[in-house]
Parts: sequence; C-alpha cells; structure tokens
Amino acid sequence: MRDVLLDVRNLVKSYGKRRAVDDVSFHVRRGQTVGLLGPNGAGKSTTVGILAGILDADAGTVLLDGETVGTRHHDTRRHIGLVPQDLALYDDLPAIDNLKLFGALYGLKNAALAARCAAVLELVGLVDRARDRPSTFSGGMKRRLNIAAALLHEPALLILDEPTVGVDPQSRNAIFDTLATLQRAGTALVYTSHYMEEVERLADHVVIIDHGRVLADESPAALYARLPARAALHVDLAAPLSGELAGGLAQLPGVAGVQGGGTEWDVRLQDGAQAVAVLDWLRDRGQVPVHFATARARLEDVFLDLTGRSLRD
Ligand SMILES: Nc1ncnc2c1ncn2[C@@H]1O[C@H](COP(=O)(O)OP(=O)(O)OP(=O)(O)O)[C@@H](O)[C@H]1O
Repeated sequence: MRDVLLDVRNLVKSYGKRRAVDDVSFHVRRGQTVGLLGPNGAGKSTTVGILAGILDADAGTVLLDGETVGTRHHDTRRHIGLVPQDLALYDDLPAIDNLKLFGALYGLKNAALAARCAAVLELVGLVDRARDRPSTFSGGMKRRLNIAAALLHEPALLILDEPTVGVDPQSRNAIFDTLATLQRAGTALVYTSHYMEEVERLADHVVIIDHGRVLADESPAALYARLPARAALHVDLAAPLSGELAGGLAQLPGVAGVQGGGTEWDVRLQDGAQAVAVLDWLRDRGQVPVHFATARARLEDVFLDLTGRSLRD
C-alpha cells in the first residue's frame, strides 16, 4: 500500500521471561495520527522504542517507507522524531543551546540550524524563553522543548510517548496546538497515552494494546460502533422505582441495559436521542425525574468492554 508510511509487523520483545510485546502489528499512513493506547505496563514504551529504532525487537519488522527501522539503520531513523517519556535535556544549558546540540547530532549547521531552531521554538511556543535554562522551566515547558528537539530534522513521523504526563494544563494545551499544526502540515504522529480523551481528541486511528497484544486496531468511529451502548442516561427520580417498572425500562426499544436502585438509575442507550423517549415513558408512569444527565459513550468504555477492566486500573 503506497500510502503506508510505517509498517509494523509481528513485533515480539521479551525482558527475561516477561513478554513485553507479543506479536504486535499495525500501520501508520502518511499524515495519519495513530493513538497507541493501553494501561501502565501494556508494552507501549517498548513498542515505541522499537518503532523509533532505539531498541531492537526479538522478532518482527518495522518498515518506514519500505526501509528497515532498527538500531543499526541510521538513515531510516533520520525520518523519525522521538519524544521519550524520560526527558533528555541539559538542565543548565539555555534552551536554544540544547536545540543547537540536538540539531548538530542530526547534522544541521549554521544558517540551516539557526532557522530550524527558530521554527521549532515558534511551533512549541517557547520563543520568549529561548535564552532561559530548562532548570527554570515547568515540567510542561521542558516537555515542549523536548518536542521541539525531536522536530529539528523535520521528521515525516513523530512518535510521542505519553507527552502530557506531569504537564500543567497550559502546556498541555500548547502541546495539543503544536500537534494540530503538525497534523495540518502532514506529519504522521504516533501518540501513546493511557488517557482515552487525549487519543479521542487527536487520533484518527486507535491501536489498543494490553499485555503486549493488540486488542483493537480501528478508527474511533469503528470502535464506538462496537459498543452495545453509545450513550448513557442518568436519572434521579422523586420516588423509588418499582422492580416491575425497572424491568419494563430494560425492555424498552433502544435500551441496552439498566443499572441502579431506589431513586437513582443509569440507563445505557444505543443512541443518545432515545433519552427523551425513556424520560417520557417514566413520566407516563407517574415517575418524576428530578434530575437527569446524558453522556456519550467514551473510548474508555470500549476498553472496558474489550478487557473487562478500566484503563486506569
Ligand atoms: N528494561 C526493562 N527490563 C525489564 N522489564 C521491562 C523493561 N522495560 C519494560 N519492562 C516490562 O515490560 C512490560 C511493558 O513495559 P512498557 O514500559 O513497555 O509498558 P508501557 O505500556 O509503556 O507502560 P508505562 O505506561 O508504565 O510506561 C512491563 O511489564 C515492564 O515492567
């Protein structure tokens, strides 16, 4: 497939007896953002290390534009940027000098290096902090500088390993703005997270991994379509609902499940618009809702549905 940028096939990686990555395959199309989602210890960082060519797999292949990615394939690695979880900055060197150092590692020099440093500082919103040392930065600003460093060589693919962990809300928004700009410019992104809402906001494709295995590899829309309930209605009633009426509620068309007791009930719905019919049905039977709220199903629910566990267990 010509529009495939990164082709990941059957990766396996063990640490001693522990299989951290167990037959992982997926691909990233040009300009696509793939969210790699899984709980702590799922194997995301190990997978990302292999994708970035800093860690070799025990088995399997990674191809970038048909070329092998690996620790001994430096040419391919030049088209990939990695923002690791552990920050790799010199705390006592001004931000701009950190960037110059990283740029030199990519073979950038003189005017080209200066132009790229200016461009990436602008991109991450740190132009006015260029002369300051990272030791004076917040965790979020350090992370943004790290992203800038990974973009100096204009990679076709940027891989970010949980870039918002320990980041203040202002920097978090700045990171999302930077990533949106990169998306518009056609840079492909692989973004690992255990926050569903971040992946939901950014990704046009989601790979869910757990225990080193791929559980789902689909668009967010396809993942939602798997869910038996796409929305939920929470309702507080003026008086407790009888068992008989609760049973009737569960039988209504479009109702995927009913949970609760007394005056508080959660109704899972195939479609959010059915909430009105449910409320009408209750009123027709003399049940007065004193408060109600509807919520769309989230990717978090997909994970729960796939594994029987919450993402943040
Ligand atoms: N260098 C290592 N030596 C031994 N075991 C490791 C090493 N790196 C990772 N592991 C183990 O491999 C498994 C996968 O870890 P990995 O860091 O890839 O997961 P993760 O999804 O990125 O989790 P986290 O979000 O906590 O970083 C875990 O069980 C972890 O303990």
